[in-house]
Amino acid sequence: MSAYSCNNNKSNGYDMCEDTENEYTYEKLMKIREFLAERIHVGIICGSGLGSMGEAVRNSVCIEYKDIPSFPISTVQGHKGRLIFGYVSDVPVMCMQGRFHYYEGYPLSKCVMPVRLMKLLGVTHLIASNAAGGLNPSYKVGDIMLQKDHLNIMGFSGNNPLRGPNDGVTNLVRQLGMEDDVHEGVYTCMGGPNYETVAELRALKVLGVDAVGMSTVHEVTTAKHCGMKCFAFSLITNICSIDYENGEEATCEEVLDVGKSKETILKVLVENVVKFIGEHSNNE
Ligand SMILES: O=P(O)(O)O[C@H]1O[C@H](CO)[C@@H](O)[C@H]1O
Ligand code: HPA
Repeated sequence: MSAYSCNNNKSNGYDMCEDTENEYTYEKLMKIREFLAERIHVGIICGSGLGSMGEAVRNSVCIEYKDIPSFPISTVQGHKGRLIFGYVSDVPVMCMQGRFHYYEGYPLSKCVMPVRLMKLLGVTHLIASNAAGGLNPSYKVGDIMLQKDHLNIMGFSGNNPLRGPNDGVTNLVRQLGMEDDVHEGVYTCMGGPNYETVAELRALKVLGVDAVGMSTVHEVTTAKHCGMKCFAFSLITNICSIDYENGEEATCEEVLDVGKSKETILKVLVENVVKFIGEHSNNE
């Protein structure tokens, strides 16, 4: 029995009387980590120019990537480079305002490190977004494509693509009256940083790609590997032309402008998807 007085308050499971050593063992720390990890539920990754989705986070605490030990920094336009912790629709979230791209010089293992971190911090559901060029002729600039699948071109040597539609979210889109501007399609990630040539776009079309970007595939692959549920979508910021005579290459400015013009609807979408996850996940 310890010599110090005991208030017998075990309401948080901590029993001062039994804790005679005042030592924080690895096991004890892991228990604390597990407890805290249960408090963060949804991870959100904002794509290029889509950082305003972070404004959907309430009671937020922001941490700059540059202030986090060993964290990479965002080097491209339209990525603020900070983590936001807080609540969306009363669901605890962590949101990346800025992701890491392979073309920035980071290996894929570094690009996906934050997804692993999310897993360690308790995230069970990932919402990954990106700006992408539309290849499907029925897509317009400003449309949203829900990623029903992806083509892991960079991983042709072995990674499995994500499969399967998410009926629940498809219904949600209908409830929000967004179905005219929302599609389900196949996304692929090119290495970048340059946009695709006409010949490459023609090849991607033959392969069944509906929208092309430079991210997300490896994040979703990692999240699935960690056992998270994923919802990924693309904002179509430009139409990819496969016509040598009339086509124009996308510019970074138009990509960011379209993201800005869709700020409100993207915030509504992310709020409702997080709410949906909160209501349907039984606190997994
Ligand atoms: O995928 P996110 O981060 O949205 O960025 C997309 O937009 C940039 C091109 O303008 C590329 O980095 C492409 O991947
Ligand atoms: O057309 C595109 N290609 C690749 N990445 C992109 N990100 C936005 N638009 C595009």
